[in-house]
Amino acid sequence: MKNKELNSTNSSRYVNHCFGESPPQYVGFIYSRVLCLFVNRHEPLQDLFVTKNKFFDKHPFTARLFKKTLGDGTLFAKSDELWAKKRKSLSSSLYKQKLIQMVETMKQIALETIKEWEQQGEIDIVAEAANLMMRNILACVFGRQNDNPIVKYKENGKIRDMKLGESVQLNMGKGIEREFQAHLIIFPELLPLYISKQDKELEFNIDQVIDYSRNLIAAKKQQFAKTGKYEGEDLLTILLQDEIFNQDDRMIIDECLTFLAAGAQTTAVSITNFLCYMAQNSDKQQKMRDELKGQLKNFGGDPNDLSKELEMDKVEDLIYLKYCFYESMRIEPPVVMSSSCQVNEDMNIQGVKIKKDEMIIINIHQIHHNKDQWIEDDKYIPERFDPSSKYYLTPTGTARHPMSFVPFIGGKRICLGKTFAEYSFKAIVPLLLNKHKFTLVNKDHMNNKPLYDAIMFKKPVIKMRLERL
Ligand code: HEM
Repeated sequence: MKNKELNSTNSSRYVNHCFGESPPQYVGFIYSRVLCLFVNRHEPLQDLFVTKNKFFDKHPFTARLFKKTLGDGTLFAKSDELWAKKRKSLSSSLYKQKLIQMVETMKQIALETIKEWEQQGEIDIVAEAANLMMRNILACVFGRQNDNPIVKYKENGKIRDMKLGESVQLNMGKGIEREFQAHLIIFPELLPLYISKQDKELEFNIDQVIDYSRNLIAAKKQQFAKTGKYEGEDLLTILLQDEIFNQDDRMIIDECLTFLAAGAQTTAVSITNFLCYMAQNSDKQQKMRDELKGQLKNFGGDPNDLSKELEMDKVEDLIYLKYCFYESMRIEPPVVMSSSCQVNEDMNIQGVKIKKDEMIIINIHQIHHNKDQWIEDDKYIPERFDPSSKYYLTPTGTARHPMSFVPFIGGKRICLGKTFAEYSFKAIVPLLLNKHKFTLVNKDHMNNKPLYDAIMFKKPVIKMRLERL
C-alpha cells in the first residue's frame, strides 16, 4: 500500500512492516507484559460490537497512561455503572437544541477564520485547521468568551505562555510518547509515577490546564451565588447543573478535557484531509460544489446568509458532501487504531480464544484498506458510499461487510461525538468553500500527500493556497 510505511503509530506501522498489505485477522505481540492482539479485519468486530458487545470493554492500560491528563474521563474508563450514567448525561448535553447552539458558535468562528486565512493567502492547513477546531471545541466546552485561553507551558526548563488548546494537544502527545518508554513497557506499574525530567514538565503543564479549568468553575459558581443562575450553553455550564456531575469539580474537568482531547484533533484531521483530497481530485470537487450550489441558495453569496441557511435539517441533504467526508475518514481514519480494549470474560471470537485480560487493539486503518472489501482501496472514491455505485460493493460484487467502515468504532463504546462531528463538518465546510478554492502548494502533494492522523507524534506540514472564486 502506497505511503503505508509512513503511517503514524509505531505499532500499526510494525504490523504492516511484518505482514504486508494483507495481514492476518489477528496479529499478537507481547506488550507491557500481556498479549496484545491487533484486529486487522472486520469479522471479529461483528462479535465485539454486536453479538458479544456486552463483554466488550476498555482495557485499563490506556486509562492508566492518561490518568493524569484526563483523570477518569469517559474515553478510556471501564464500562461500569458510573461510566454509563456519565455517558447518558454527556449525550443529553449534546442533544438536538444544545448541539444546534454549539454548531451556531462554530459557524461564527469559521466565518472569522476564513477571513484571516484569506489575508494570509497561503496557510499550513494542518496547523490552521487544528487551531480552528480547537477554538471551536473550546467555545463549546468553556464558552465563546473562553475560546482561546493562555496558560503557562514548561519545556526544557523554560516557562512560556501557550494557548491552552495547544498545551492540551502537546500533553496528549507526550502522554502517548510515554507508551514507548522502555521502563514503562516492562513495568507498567510505574505509569502513575512521573519521575523523569520530561515527566515532571508534563505534570507541570497538565496542572496549568487543570488550574485554568478549576478557576473557571470557581468563577461560574461565584456568579451563581450572586444571581441564582448559571449563564451559558457550554459543556462546563451544563455539567455544573447536572446531578451526576455537580458535586465533583474534578469529574467535570475530566469530561471537559476529554472533549478537547477527543474532539479537536479528530475533527481537524477530517477537515484537513478532506480539503487535500478535494484539491487532488478536481472532478470530485466539482461534483461536491455542484451539490452545494444546487442545495444551498446562498452558496457563493453572502457568507452570513449562507451560515443562516446551514441548519441541521438542511445539511442532511448534502449527500455527496457526506460521501466525501466518509471517504476522507476511510482512506485516512483520524483515529488509526483504538485504545486498549478487552473482553470481560474468556471467549472465542472468530476461532481464537481471547482471555479476559488480554489487550485488543482495533486496527482501523487496516480495516479500511482490506482488499477483499474495498475496490482500489488506495484511491479516493466517495462513490463507495453511494448505494447506486459499483464502488459500493466489494471487488467480487458482493455487499460490503457493515463493520468494514468503523471510523468511530462501534457498539456501546461508539464515539460519543459522532453526530457532533458529522453535523459540524457539514456546517463548516460550505462556509470555508463558499468564496474560496483550496489548492496544494507543493506539487508532490498532488499525488502523494503526507499521511495525517490525530494520534501521530510529529505532524506534517501541508501548505495550501486560497484562491478567491
Ligand atoms: C471526525 C471526528 C471524530 C472521530 C473520527 C472520532 C473517533 C472516535 C473513536 C475511534 C473513538 C474510540 C476511541 C478508542 O477507544 O480508542 C471515539 C471515542 C470518543 N469520542 Fe470521538 N471521534 C471524533 C469526534 C469526536 C468529537 C467531536 C467528540 C466530542 C465532542 C468526541 C468524543 C468522544 C468520546 C467522549 C469518546 C469516548 C466514548 C466512550 O467510550 O464512551 N469525538 N471517537
